[in-house]
Amino acid sequence: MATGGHGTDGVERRGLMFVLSSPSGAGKTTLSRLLMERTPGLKMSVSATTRPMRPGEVNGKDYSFVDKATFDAMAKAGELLEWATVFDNSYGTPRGPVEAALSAGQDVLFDIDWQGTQQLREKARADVVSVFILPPSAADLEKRLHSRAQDSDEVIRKRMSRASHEMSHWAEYDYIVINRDVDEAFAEVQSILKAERLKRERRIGLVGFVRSLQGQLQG
Ligand SMILES: Nc1nc2c(ncn2[C@@H]2O[C@H](COP(=O)(O)OP(=O)(O)O)[C@@H](O)[C@H]2O)c(=O)[nH]1
Ligand SMILES: Nc1ncnc2c1ncn2[C@@H]1O[C@H](COP(=O)(O)OP(=O)(O)O)[C@@H](O)[C@H]1O
Repeated sequence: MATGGHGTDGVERRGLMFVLSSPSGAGKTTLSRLLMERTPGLKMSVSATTRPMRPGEVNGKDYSFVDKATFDAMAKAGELLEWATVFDNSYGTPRGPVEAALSAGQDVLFDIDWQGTQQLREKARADVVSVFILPPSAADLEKRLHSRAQDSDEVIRKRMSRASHEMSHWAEYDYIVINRDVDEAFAEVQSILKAERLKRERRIGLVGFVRSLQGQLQG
């Protein structure tokens, strides 16, 4: 799916799709925000959702908040790259911004669940790098859901009871990061992205680069 753009070292490279998934509350929003603040060449995919906005969330930045009719129309028109139902709400990835970023040689960051990750893999296996974030313990997970203080007790109970099901998909992911200390988990996620950016298969400009080096050596 991705075409080409230039890596930070000037060699042309295919953009990649960097996916973070986790049970709710394990820390993927926190890690995504840090990645976006500190990583050049990375664009966040802003999902469309029918779930109500949480305090502090910004429409168009955290999510595009839409009603069910709008969401269904987007899906029907082929405007969503993938979509799924999570906690009784619809979530989906708008196709246009992702394709534009990849063609411009940017990498795209996705905060999506296992269902969406499976759909992306089916569409663009070679371009998807997936990371599953685990909490250090169930008690920490519950504490984090409460400390976020943005969901009702009933919603938190629902999210806790779904966590085990979400987690059962961990083995489908390329990398697993345990989010004990946020700085350490962030450093691990950042290392994964750095290494994946250097993968030979993605660096389509290498043939020309090496040829030119050889030319210089022979000349
Ligand atoms: N498949 C899919 N899942 C999404 C998308 N956007 C968000 N999600 C997932 O939906 C779930 C619920 O997200 P949210 O309501 O923001 O709660 P959070 O898990 O506490 O961040 C999380 O697992 C997200 O990764 C999307 O566009 N597609
Ligand atoms: N390593 C960590 N240690 C303690 N609290 C954390 C850690 N990572 C995230 N949190 C906190 O846990 C809560 C849930 O994190 P969040 O990133 O919103 O999770 P998710 O997006 O996976 O639902 C937030 O209040 C966040 O500040």
